[in-house]
Amino acid sequence: MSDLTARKAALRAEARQLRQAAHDAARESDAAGQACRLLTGFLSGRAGQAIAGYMPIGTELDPRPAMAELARLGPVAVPVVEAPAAPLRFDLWTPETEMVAGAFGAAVPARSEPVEPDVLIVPLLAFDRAGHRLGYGGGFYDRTLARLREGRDVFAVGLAFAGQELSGLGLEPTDAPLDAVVTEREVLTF
Ligand SMILES: Nc1nc2c(c(=O)[nH]1)N(C=O)[C@@H](CNc1ccc(C(=O)N[C@@H](CCC(=O)O)C(=O)O)cc1)CN2
Ligand SMILES: Nc1ncnc2c1ncn2[C@@H]1O[C@H](COP(=O)(O)OP(=O)(O)OP(=O)(O)O)[C@@H](O)[C@H]1O
Repeated sequence: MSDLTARKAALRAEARQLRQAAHDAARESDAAGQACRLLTGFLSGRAGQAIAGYMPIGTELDPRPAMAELARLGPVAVPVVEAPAAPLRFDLWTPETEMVAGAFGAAVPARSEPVEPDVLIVPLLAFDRAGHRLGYGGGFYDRTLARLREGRDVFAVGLAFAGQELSGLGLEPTDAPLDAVVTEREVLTF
């Protein structure tokens, strides 16, 4: 195992614990609801642009309240894994969309209506104050942002509990930078 792989594995283990603790604490505080309200306000200026959210897995912050609000203003989509090491596809989602279990633990729409997103709400294990993120290690969002940004400006906003902050995550040149991070406490822009 290279030093970098070992360092990322250690950071992921630490980040999972931080997210679990933040998620458990948030049951009492409505931190997820507050983060969603900040996110909705932050993105409402982009009404009409196509926005990709995500279906939460495990202890990820649940973005669906924000997605439901934003879906009243314009198209909202969710990610679908087409193949390992390939960019994600995004399929149209509304609160009424029929969902089925997807390959990686997240629900996906039963029927695919592909959407090219202008804005990505990105799940993460950890973020830092420079806009770097740590994911599960599949490189899906890195590849997806790299592909989408070849053609045009695509805005990536990480959504996380404030407790998911770590320092020094910018470790690899392929790590696609975030444009903003929204937590229950603040909106960071980079
Ligand atoms: N909600 C959500 N949807 C997503 C992603 C994500 O990170 N979160 N993805 C981003 O790439 C893609 C799916 N890729 C994934 C890659 C790895 C694991 C994974 O390692 N899962 C853990 C369990 C997670 C938990 O319960 O906390 C595992 O299987 O051990 C999950 C999704 C597309 N959809
Ligand atoms: N644009 C890219 N082209 C080719 N390989 C890439 C690209 N982006 C990332 N990778 C590779 O994918 C692997 C996993 O990347 P990384 O550890 O950054 O995933 P992650 O950002 O934590 O996970 P995810 O984006 O799925 O949530 C690494 O080996 C990385 O080199």
